[in-house]
Amino acid sequence: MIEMSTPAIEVTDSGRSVAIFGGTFDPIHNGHLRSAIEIKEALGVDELRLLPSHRPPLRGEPGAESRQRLAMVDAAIDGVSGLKTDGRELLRDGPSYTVDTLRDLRLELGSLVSLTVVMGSDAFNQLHRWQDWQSLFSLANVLLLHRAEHPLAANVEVTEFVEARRVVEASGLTAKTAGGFYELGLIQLPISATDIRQRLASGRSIRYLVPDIVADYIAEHGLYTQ
Ligand SMILES: Nc1ncnc2c1ncn2[C@@H]1O[C@H](COP(=O)(O)OP(=O)(O)OP(=O)(O)O)[C@@H](O)[C@H]1O
Ligand SMILES: O=C(O)c1ccc[n+]([C@@H]2O[C@H](COP(=O)([O-])O)[C@@H](O)[C@H]2O)c1
Repeated sequence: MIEMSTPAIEVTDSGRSVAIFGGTFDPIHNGHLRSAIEIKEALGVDELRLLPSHRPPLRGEPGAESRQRLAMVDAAIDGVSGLKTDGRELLRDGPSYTVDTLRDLRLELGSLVSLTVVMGSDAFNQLHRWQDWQSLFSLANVLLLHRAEHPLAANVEVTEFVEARRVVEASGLTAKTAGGFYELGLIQLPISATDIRQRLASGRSIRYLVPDIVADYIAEHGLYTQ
């Protein structure tokens, strides 16, 4: 039997490409949103879906309820071409494992659509702790987004695994249905949800860190005040 070091990669023939950008989005901010636009343009995907995590597996309970985080994402991208919200993780109980989400997405999209999961370097550094992480690559491509404030420090097994799947250009990812890996360097806005929650808890303004409609939602619902 022939052993293969890289998985067999199908070349997409549907022409359709979708990327998902999952997060706790507690709350969504301009760092996420600006990156979402740039990712969409760099990959040339038909749509980029922002996917709020219902029960983030590797962190504590979010400050806002899932439906509130979803509502803020919805409001933030309303009318923006090519960006969509995907609320499917709110329909599942238990930890929101990405591998389950990808299986579900494959049921919706079929096997011929190019599907890419986007993750920042903070998330990537923890990839070895994700549920069944190797299977992510048989279901989707992975796009790593460098974040200046989170230098790359991935586990050795993960590093070797992705090295064997690396493509040289962003467009190389969307040419594949799954199994590819690409690193994207973006100029990012140094904004984090943690900082936003801290500002709100100490009564400071978050204006211009989030879209006005998100700031208004947070104020109306009295979120993150303690
Ligand atoms: N400023 C930013 N620019 C680009 N990507 C970001 C930025 N902030 C977070 N991300 C990425 O967005 C995804 C979701 O992040 P998340 O919802 O945890 O936001 P966060 O701001 O990092 O939140 P927290 O401070 O609560 O950890 C992750 O892949 C993360 O790396
Ligand atoms: O599948 C997993 O085991 C897993 C573990 C940690 C994080 N994730 C996903 O990674 C995304 C970013 O998570 P977070 O906690 O950085 O907001 C979000 O979509 C999570 O559901 C997924």
